Amino acid sequence: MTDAPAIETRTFDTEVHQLLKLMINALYSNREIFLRELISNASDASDKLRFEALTNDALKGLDHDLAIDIAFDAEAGVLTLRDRGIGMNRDEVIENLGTIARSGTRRFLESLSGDQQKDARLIGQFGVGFYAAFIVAEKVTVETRRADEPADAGVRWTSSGDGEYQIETIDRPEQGTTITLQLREEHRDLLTEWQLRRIIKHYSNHIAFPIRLHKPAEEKDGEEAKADKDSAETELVNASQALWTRQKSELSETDYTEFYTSLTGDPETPLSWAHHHVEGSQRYSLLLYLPSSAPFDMLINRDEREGIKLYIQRVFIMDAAEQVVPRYLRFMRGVIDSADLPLNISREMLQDSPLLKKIRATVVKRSLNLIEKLAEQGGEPWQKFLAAFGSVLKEGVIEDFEQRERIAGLLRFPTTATEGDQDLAGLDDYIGRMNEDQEHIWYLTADSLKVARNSPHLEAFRKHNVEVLLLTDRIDEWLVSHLHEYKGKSLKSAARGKLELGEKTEPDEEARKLAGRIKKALGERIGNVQPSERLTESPACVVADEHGLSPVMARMMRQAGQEVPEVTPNLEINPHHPLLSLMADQHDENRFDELASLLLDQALLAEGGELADPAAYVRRVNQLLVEALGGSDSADSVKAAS
Ligand SMILES: Nc1ncnc2c1ncn2[C@@H]1O[C@H](COP(=O)(O)OP(=O)(O)OP(=O)(O)O)[C@@H](O)[C@H]1O
Repeated sequence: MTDAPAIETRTFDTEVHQLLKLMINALYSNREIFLRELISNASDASDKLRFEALTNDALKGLDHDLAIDIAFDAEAGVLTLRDRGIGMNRDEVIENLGTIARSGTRRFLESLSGDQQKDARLIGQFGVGFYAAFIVAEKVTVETRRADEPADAGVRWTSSGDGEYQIETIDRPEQGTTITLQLREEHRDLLTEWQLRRIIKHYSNHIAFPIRLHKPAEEKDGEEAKADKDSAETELVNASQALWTRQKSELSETDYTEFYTSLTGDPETPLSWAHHHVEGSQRYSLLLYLPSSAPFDMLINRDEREGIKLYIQRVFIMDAAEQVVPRYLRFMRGVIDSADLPLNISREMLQDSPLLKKIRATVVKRSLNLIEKLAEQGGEPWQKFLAAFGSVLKEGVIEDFEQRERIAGLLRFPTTATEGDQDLAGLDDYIGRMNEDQEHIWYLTADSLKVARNSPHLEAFRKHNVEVLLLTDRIDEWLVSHLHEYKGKSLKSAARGKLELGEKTEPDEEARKLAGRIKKALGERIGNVQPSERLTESPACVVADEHGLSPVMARMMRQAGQEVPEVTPNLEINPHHPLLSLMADQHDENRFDELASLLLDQALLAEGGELADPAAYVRRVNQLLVEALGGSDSADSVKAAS
């Protein structure tokens, strides 16, 4: 026991203060979630006791008959929740109920926008934990004792949520935690059996410990109540059995969706799920869910995976998402319950466990099965999946060599044969539409779909009726640098190297000479200049080397703050374009140089690139405009004005 003063007053961390204020405002209309949060904490505390009892002799025997008891007194406006879980000692109370202990909560606070409606949705999805009690309560009292400490090491914590709390040491014979809420007047309507039963069933039906609602003696009928005021009855409200251990045939769709919500806090229905009991040399149960929208932090927290809970013989051990799902499946949620892993397994041991490796392989297989099934069914759920997780799944092509082709088959892209950005095609669709003599799967990367669709690189493809995938996701450049082949067809960029479409025509001498002049005019700014086989309408386009860094990739790397060597693109010209014909007749070399610069700048702009000297480009265009509009001593006047 510590020598603490009888009652000590302490202040909350400023962040707690901020969270409390925000939450009470934002969640006013969603007040019922406070009970879900408190029940979830009680359940976690009971899980922890079971887990610690495996190795701590002082706790043996205390891990039986764990239950969560809820009682209320409508007249006094009081609601109590009691668990027989692990409890907290004084330091833990200060740490857990006076600061923001979880880094996730801090990050969450930082991500709030200030827009009350949006924030309320986020807060609801995130789960605000213990502090949710203050949505409905004007005063909260927590009495707790850590299960392995003596009866006189109990702690009482009291606060009105207004910036400070009181803490004192008390005697508490029973282990675990009792939370007493003094409800604000306007929330006392929650204090009826009917309301509480409804809320518990709605949010916490699948908590694996019994939740007992104590009926106040006064609510019984007339005489009987008077005679027996003290003996309150209790009612078991929830299903209270670990859902994943039950047989599929016993479970309804509602059971699965409700369990998903109690597991994740996500109020939306999951897209689909898979439930298996694996028998044989190793036995385990597996329940996997595919959510319908991305949790707010999924894309930021690439490396902190959570959401697959590992149980061993129904004892919660840890969140094992990092061990059982690869990064590209980090949106999967669920539970694994193994009958064969040792109960005292540590995180490190788990990492190397061959048993867990097998489970991981099954999780990957089953998750991809779920996604494939969704793809086959198509429609809105599949569209939702693609919108939420399509980009994340692409990481799989890069990271998981074994499943590369399978994952690639699930990806969808806009193409030149589809319209808008919702109409997407898979690689199998593409192959099904390939021309008879077509060898490659063609793609074009660009910063946006609009730039891609208008790219001069597509002109020849249109002419020869060859479909091109339009890749505009940030990750697509990496994707194609790993996916060289799909089902025996190689992937090839429409904007790189030589193009072999249709019959090859040798460029004439004139065209070669013109290309040579342009190269001379542009000097170091450009690699090769060649007559093009790609262009039918545009005068010129830039082309990357077959194996060099593409301009899109170079731009992305630069935006990410990486050092990127200067990429000098090649230029292809369309000798049949009137501009090029006129240039060929231009004998004033200065003027020719200016036109060559314009040609290059236009080609760069057309593929979404940036100009090294935009002001020079504008000056040249203005000069031409003045001439075209019949201005007199054009060149000089424009030069003077700019
Ligand atoms: N009934 C309880 N018994 C024991 N410890 C508790 C109890 N309630 C809360 N705690 C402790 O307080 C901490 C903070 O609780 P809070 O609900 O704010 O966040 P959390 O439970 O960690 O996160 P989440 O709500 O997302 O599960 C918990 O991690 C736990 O250590």
